Amino acid sequence: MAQVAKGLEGIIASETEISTIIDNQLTYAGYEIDDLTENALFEEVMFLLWNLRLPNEKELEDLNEKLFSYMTLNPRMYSHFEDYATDKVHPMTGLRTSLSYLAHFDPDAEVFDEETNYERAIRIQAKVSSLVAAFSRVRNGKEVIKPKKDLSYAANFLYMLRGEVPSKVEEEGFNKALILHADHEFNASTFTARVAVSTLSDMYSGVTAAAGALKGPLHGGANEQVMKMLTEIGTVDNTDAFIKQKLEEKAKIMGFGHRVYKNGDPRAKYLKEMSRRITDETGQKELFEISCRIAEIMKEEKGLLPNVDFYSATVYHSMGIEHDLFTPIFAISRMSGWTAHILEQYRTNRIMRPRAEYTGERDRKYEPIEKR
Ligand SMILES: CC(=O)SCCNC(=O)CCNC(=O)[C@H](O)C(C)(C)COP(=O)(O)OP(=O)(O)OC[C@H]1O[C@@H](n2cnc3c(N)ncnc32)[C@H](O)[C@@H]1OP(=O)(O)O
Ligand SMILES: O=C([O-])CC(=O)C(=O)O
Repeated sequence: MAQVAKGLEGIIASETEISTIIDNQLTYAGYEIDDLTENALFEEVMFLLWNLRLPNEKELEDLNEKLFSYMTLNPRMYSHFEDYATDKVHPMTGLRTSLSYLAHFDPDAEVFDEETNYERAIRIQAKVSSLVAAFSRVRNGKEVIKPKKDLSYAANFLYMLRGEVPSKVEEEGFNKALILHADHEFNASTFTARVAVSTLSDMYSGVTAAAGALKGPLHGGANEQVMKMLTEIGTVDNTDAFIKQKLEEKAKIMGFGHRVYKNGDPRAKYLKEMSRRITDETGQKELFEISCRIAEIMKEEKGLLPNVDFYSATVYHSMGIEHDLFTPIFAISRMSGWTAHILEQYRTNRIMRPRAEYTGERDRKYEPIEKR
């Protein structure tokens, strides 16, 4: 019997130059995430992931121009949002549909040369934030807000979502969150994107498949579940009993554990500090205290540490963002990684087609239906 790597653990499925984890530190094209989080704009990180180098001033200016010009959506998308609202679909379900629908409005949808694919990555990155913001506004009966020129990508999303230009502090915090979530080697959604386009299918197919994979609670969907858990717990005093009960039931505690990081997720420290600050500023200190108590219990009981999804939940909540938008926001950031990996897959492609160890029945013969 062949050795089966359940969940593909430890399997090196392909090569990549985009990101990796070295000594528990996440790096994008050789830059440590700490360096980028403290210094960069998310727009620079997008460029870095796509080009494997940082942009110069002119290149960044050009990228900003393009992002802004592509942010406006075809109004036919809006009627879609009304349907999502009527059908009460989860925003991740809506986003998955919309990412596929974006292809209808791409004049070069069936052109696949490198230059057009690169342009398409910018186009999709620009539109994904407008999609999430517009869907939220439509379902809340508010008018859709067009992007504002000269706002950063982070500020423009918050502006389109809430109708007010965010404060500098909020913009900086959100920019950091976008950088921290941008890429992560062969995580499940990125790998899904690469598998989809390894058939030489188009970029819209890749990102739609990736969004479907991100939605699951074992991956990007965990951030919304974290907030659900914190809301259910309600007070610090309830925390121990709640978590211990869940662990006795062998339930997974959302926001903890990781396939690769066994000594802690290097992104979590930034989100923890942001969570501490913002919950304090918005008078929601207890949410942070509950989070810290859960982290203590999980470390003591299971030796597990928070991952990127744990503290991001309280950060987004304290920014007044609806809980079911947390995973779509993750998708806005991860779009940069998905599209970078899709471009890399095209450059180095071989169709992804592993084998399976067959454990089913053998040597059966067809029986006529009346004999079964
Ligand atoms: C952006 C991201 O995708 S980050 C991850 C977001 N997902 C979550 O936060 C969901 C909760 N976490 C998990 O489900 C897992 O830790 C994953 C999916 C992240 C990683 O899964 P795997 O690498 O397959 O780890 P696996 O599930 O085998 O866990 C190993 C052991 O730790 C336990 N464990 C892992 N995570 C948790 C958790 N969050 N709560 C309780 N126990 C856990 C498992 O039950 C298992 O115990 P066992 O050996 O007694 O059966
Ligand atoms: O890498 C993973 O398995 C999950 C993760 O942390 C991410 O996608 O950011």
